[in-house]
Amino acid sequence: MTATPIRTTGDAWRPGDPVGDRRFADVGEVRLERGGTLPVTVAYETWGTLSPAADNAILVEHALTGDSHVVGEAGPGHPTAGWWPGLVGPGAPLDTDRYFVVAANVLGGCQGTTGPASAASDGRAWGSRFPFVTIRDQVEVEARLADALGVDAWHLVLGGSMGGMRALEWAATHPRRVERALVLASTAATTADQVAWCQPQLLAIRSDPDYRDGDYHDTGRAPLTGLGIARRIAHITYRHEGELDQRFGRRPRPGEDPLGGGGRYDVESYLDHHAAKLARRFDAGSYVVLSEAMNSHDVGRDRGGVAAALQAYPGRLHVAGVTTDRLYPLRLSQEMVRARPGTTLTVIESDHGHDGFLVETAQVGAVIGEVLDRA
Ligand SMILES: N[C@@H](CCO)C(=O)O
Repeated sequence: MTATPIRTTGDAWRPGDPVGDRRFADVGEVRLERGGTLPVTVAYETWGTLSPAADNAILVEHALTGDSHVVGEAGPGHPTAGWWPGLVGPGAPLDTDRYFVVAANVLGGCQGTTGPASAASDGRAWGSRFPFVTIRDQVEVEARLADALGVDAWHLVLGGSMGGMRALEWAATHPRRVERALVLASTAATTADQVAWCQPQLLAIRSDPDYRDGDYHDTGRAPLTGLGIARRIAHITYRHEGELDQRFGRRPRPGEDPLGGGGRYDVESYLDHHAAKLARRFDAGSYVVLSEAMNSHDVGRDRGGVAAALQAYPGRLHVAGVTTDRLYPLRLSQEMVRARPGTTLTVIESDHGHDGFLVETAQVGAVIGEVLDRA
């Protein structure tokens, strides 16, 4: 039997370490939606040049385990290469000859922006002391970053999944600062199904004895088993069942016998691979904080409901859903169109499920072009 590769000691990089070619902005003490305040540092990257009129800025919002590194090689501070290859650069859909493109690691993240693995004022990791944050808090932090960069209004705010939640919240919270918003594979409010899929993921992390109620960062051990199980559950929801069946079928992992021999099916090996890969690059505490922030998402909260919140936005709203997305099904994008007349929709054709917004870069590039061309 082959041991499941889910534990790793990681490498020299530690979640929260402010290293690499990113820049950092101290945006001060942020008042949080659910109470309390938090001093926040934001890690961000930029591409292109801000015009003298500051009217060409675009904000790219990453998803759950992404970061500010939208494009580019892996390196110090960037455990993975860019997550939207080819979409930012000279002549690219987000054309840096025209636009000033900004991406920041989200509040609660682990790639340089303040999160549970970051050091609090006493030098110890925040851990369990890290407060509950919402998508709105994340947007508040980004608004302060925009102020620091001299960006009064974004030409475009765009993102997929959790990034789409922030794009939508930007439009609802700061309607005059968002000329157009592009929301991919996302939702106006997190659904019961999404909260339900999240629950066993958080239980897996919290049940790992190494989690220690969130206070593990200074122990030299991390709840990598729990994080790996969470990623396995999540990754299944990120891909389409037909895709998994077509790619892996009932094939055993080469050299292994799953029919009583203790071995794995190939699809299990695939999940093990993604679990180990995430455990090498992501902090479990951030996974918990960000998952709870996603669960909190409801653009209609305290705004009279989703339709009222969306209709109050005067700018251009474009949504895109993926045909095979079973986690953020296409109907959720269609519901936003129904809730706010004038909202436009693109259907992304893909076999890859929710991850279609990451994989189908040509189609995503075309949508971006459409939204920008109609400027
Ligand atoms: N694969 C993406 C999906 C979340 O939408 C991530 O890890 O962030």
